[in-house]
Amino acid sequence: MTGAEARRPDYDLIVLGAGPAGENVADYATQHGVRAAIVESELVGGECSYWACMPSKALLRSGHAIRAARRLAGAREAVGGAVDAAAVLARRTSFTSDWKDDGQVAWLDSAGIDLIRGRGRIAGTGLVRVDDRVYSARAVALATGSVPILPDIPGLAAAAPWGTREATAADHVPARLVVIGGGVAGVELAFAFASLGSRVTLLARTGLLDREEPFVGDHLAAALAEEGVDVRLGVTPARVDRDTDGLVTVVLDDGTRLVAEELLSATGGRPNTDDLGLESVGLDPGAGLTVDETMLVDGTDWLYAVGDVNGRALLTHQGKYQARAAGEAIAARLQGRPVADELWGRHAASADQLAVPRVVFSDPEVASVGLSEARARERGLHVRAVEYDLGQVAGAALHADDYAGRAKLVVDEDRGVIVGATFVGQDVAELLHAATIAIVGEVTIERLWHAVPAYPTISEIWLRLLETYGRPPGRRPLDA
Ligand SMILES: Cc1cc2nc3c(=O)[nH]c(=O)nc-3n(C[C@H](O)[C@H](O)[C@H](O)COP(=O)(O)OP(=O)(O)OC[C@H]3O[C@@H](n4cnc5c(N)ncnc54)[C@H](O)[C@@H]3O)c2cc1C
Ligand SMILES: NC(=O)c1ccc[n+]([C@@H]2O[C@H](COP(=O)([O-])OP(=O)(O)OC[C@H]3O[C@@H](n4cnc5c(N)ncnc54)[C@H](O)[C@@H]3O)[C@@H](O)[C@H]2O)c1
Repeated sequence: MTGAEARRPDYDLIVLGAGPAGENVADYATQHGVRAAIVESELVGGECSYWACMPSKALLRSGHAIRAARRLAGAREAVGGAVDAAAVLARRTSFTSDWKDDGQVAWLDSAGIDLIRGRGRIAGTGLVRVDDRVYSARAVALATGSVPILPDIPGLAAAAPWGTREATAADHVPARLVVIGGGVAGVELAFAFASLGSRVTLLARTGLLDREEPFVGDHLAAALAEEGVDVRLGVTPARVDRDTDGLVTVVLDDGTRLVAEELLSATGGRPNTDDLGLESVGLDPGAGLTVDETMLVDGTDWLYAVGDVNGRALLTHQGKYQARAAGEAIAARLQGRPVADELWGRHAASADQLAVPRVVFSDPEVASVGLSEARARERGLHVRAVEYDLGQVAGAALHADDYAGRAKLVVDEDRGVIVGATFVGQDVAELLHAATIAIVGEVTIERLWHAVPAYPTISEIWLRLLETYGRPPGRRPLDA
């Protein structure tokens, strides 16, 4: 063996974490001939497949279908009784493959990616320790996700609350459930458990989803109340206790006492940089990881951070998008090819800054992309916003009796393009991609008037919003 061969690293790329982000970094690099291994300490597929996106959506879907039928004269008469909770839990379990990862392991194998089971830790530049073995690689990508934040409420930790894992993997429906957190997870799981038969109380210290347009929280609070959820805004738990019978008591800051069989803490997550050995390469684990547009960690030329762990956008689709950019950038750098990391370049995750699509699978759904009006103004953009009542659109009125919803566009007046869009209403999630394309493509308002929505679809909201905005003067036909 020559000296050069002896020094050949074990892999070109080692990825820590086989969630959606990690799988995609490895896949996109491997497609370019990179030799990759992925280290996973739990299940290949990550949080999304087993304890987040998939099971939570499965818990929600049956209740949505029943409510959709109940909104239609002629259909509502055919729908009697409540959701069959046991059947919903069983359907949820099938979507998690019963918390087994054989299918995803087979996919890794078919993609030519080696799987190393165990907990990975950086052990120096290009080195990863798993148990007592150290592997070497030319590049390493951290894709270790995020971990829930448990608020510092007296008695909470000792009361063993559910986190989102326990809620999405529940094997029973508690008679009463208190949810702490008015964010996406709190709202979705409050809907899910209410439609499964729990008496749910939702506690939010401010409003619901308060980083979105203000009308979003109003619509959700009304719909949750209609579903029987006791929504309490502007409250904070002061103390939590679980008694010997297993009942949980939550005392609010105004002195109110709530008693329930279970308590769910859904108060956000933080990047999972715990015990990753970052200090071994001079990085401060407490400082978080800052990355460039190719997900390369600042101050390094070999370490990448992709998905929730970099804190840019804690969503599966955005982590996978970053992973496509990073996987191809890693391959290009290792193979000495140019890297296109300019705005909207092949190897840059530019949409993270400008067009992150977000869907809350509540009922009504909330679908938004880009900037809210408030965020756009904070960024110093000169914007004008228009809103419209979705219930006034013919397609929506046909879709559900008494359809309730609202939509909003935020327009950058200097460039004449949309920078944000929000839709609230039944089945609006599928409207969102049109808005994402308009923002990413920087389609001008003038040109959007030529994108004709079919009649009578809910997409006619686009025409109504454009009419509310007003048609720009444009060019006279003979100038064309
Ligand atoms: C209740 C809930 C519902 C959600 N619903 C949606 C949704 O509908 N749509 C959406 O887009 N997003 C949703 N999300 C967010 C989504 O789950 C995350 O954004 C996504 O899972 C992040 O992917 P990731 O690959 O970065 O991390 P993860 O999916 O968390 O994967 C990280 C992997 O790394 C492994 N790991 C960690 N440390 C190590 C280590 N040291 N060595 C080896 N392996 C390690 C973990 O075991 C895990 O498998 C939801 C989140 C929650 C909590
Ligand atoms: N459909 C989806 O895409 C989806 C669904 C669920 C979760 N997620 C993602 O999973 C992650 C976790 O979701 P989440 O809803 O937990 O996070 P979040 O950040 O959206 O919401 C956290 C909520 O908890 C509240 N909170 C925080 N600390 C609190 C405290 N001490 N007391 C009371 N309230 C407190 C916040 O005010 C906020 O309303 C997010 O990144 C989210 O984007 C996505």
